[in-house]
Amino acid sequence: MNSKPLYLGLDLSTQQLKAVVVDSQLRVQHIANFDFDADSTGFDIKNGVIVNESLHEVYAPVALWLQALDGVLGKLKDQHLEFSRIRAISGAGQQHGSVYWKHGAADALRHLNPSEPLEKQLDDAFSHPYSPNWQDSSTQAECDLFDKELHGEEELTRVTGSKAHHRFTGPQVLRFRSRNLNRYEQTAHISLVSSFLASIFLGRIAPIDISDVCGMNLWDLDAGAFDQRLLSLASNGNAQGLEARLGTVYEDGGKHVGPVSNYFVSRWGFSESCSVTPFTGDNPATILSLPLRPLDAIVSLGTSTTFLMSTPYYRPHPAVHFFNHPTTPGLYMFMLCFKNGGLAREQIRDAINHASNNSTPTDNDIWFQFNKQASSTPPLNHTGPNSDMHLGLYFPRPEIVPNISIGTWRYNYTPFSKTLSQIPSDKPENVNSDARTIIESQFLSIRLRSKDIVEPAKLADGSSLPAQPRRIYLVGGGSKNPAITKIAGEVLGGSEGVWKLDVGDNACALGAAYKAVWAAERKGPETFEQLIGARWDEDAFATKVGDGYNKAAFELYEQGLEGFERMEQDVLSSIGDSASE
Ligand SMILES: Nc1ncnc2c1ncn2[C@@H]1O[C@H](COP(=O)(O)OP(=O)(O)O)[C@@H](O)[C@H]1O
Ligand SMILES: O=C(CO)[C@@H](O)[C@H](O)COP(=O)(O)O
Repeated sequence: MNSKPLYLGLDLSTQQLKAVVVDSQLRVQHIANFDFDADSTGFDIKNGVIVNESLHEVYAPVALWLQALDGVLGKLKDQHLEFSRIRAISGAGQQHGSVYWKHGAADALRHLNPSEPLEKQLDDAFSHPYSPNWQDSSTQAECDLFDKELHGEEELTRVTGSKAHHRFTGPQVLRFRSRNLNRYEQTAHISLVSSFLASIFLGRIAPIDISDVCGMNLWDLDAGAFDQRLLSLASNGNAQGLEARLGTVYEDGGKHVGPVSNYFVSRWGFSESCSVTPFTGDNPATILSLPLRPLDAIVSLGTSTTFLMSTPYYRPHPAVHFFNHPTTPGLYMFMLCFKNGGLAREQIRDAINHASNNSTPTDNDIWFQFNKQASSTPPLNHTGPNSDMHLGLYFPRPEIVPNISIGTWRYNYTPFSKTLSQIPSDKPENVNSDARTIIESQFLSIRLRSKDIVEPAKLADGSSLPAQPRRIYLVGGGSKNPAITKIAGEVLGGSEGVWKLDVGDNACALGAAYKAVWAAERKGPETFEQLIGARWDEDAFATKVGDGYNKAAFELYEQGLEGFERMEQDVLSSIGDSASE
């Protein structure tokens, strides 16, 4: 029997639980996933969540994730994974969601019966059966209080790395406590989704991770501690009580938190010495899926769209997020997050399929019409120097930045006269060109909001290119789509091209697995970047899928960007700032 070590990485995201197993040389050995909608039984969910439109609530059943963990481990077993070879585990969770453990839950975790699945046994472990989801937008009143507590969003952003956001855990805890005081009082521990999953493996409550803790609006990044004023606000004056529920946060992202619990040893055959290392947020884990250099960027095209960079500079601004880097003190993760990513593109895809009488396509060709339209429409639907540019905003969910509520807006922008005019939204001929416009819209928003963090690219001959990322790595479900990949490079540039990881949409789970490798095999102060950089095999793990920077396209989109910014302002001033992000 092979005794070489393996490392398990998990990704508990919005729509799936994914698992990736790698060896010490970072080569993928196993991949499995549990799709919440397709594979679960007994939950009234769509796209992994439950939506209460009238209250702007979005939440997920915690028991669903327990069922998913049994399911995904079962799938790995079916692939004949030798669990006993797994030396360390790490994982990632969709960010900001919180899990409320009852008094006595720690006992239940310790005494799990290995002959039974998790879901049934932990039925009574939670004071609240649901976890608020990152798509929730029910906490505007609480966000206002957070901003007020630190005398405005600038100071809250400086301290916590982000202004108050509906989905952030602090405002969510405040709302939970205000509406469910009894349940809050019954709560002994509050986990993030990441530390919840780690707790299951550990058989006791796991600490919250040093990077994921920054998605709460409660953590002071400079001080490396919870901000007592914000804890007090979220708990109605009992900061100490809330801090006890949240637990200690450790700086070392590679810490050995403890061995895997007996349950996993007996039920699945894990080794007793298998180490559980801190589980982080899905975006922090994604930046660990390769040795990311400063000025390289990752665009994650999952349910959300996120733009991620690793940077030594802490430059907080209310339109962006800064988190502690998950492994490397002194580095930060810069993030933009858009709620309207994959599901918004799917709505356009479905409308195009419907219009082309291809309303029940098979899985293989479900994106065919969308891609055909996106690829055959010229950039910005701009057919000549005097013609209009076509722009749009597609928000089936309230957006984060810009802070605009649900709606679809289409505009024409005439670059030479700089005039903007709204197109009536129900024009039927819009439907096909929407494919290109929605992709461009999502990338233009990223380009607009990341312009202060990218720098001009220096070329070997001493000349330089306009400010843009060096390499752009595309990950997440949408990265499989060639039309999206091509337009990403045209809009965003990328002086060293557009790249895709060969692990496809499993980059986040892969990053978690790499974190486990680093945690278990690092020598002394060896950083994640040093260890993974030395083992990373670019030819085997990544493929260049586009040239990136193209002068003509980049300049055309620069013009389009002016119109795009004005369109956002026009929509904002016509509907007012959304009270429900
Ligand atoms: N071929 C494709 N083209 C475009 N989008 C795709 C394709 N395949 C999957 N997706 C998108 O990927 C999304 C899921 O991505 P994933 O990274 O797995 O999300 P999450 O981690 O949020 O669960 C789906 O919402 C779907 O729209
Ligand atoms: O809210 C955020 C980040 O702030 C989202 O990115 C969630 O972390 C969910 O991610 P995906 O399921 O789309 O990967």
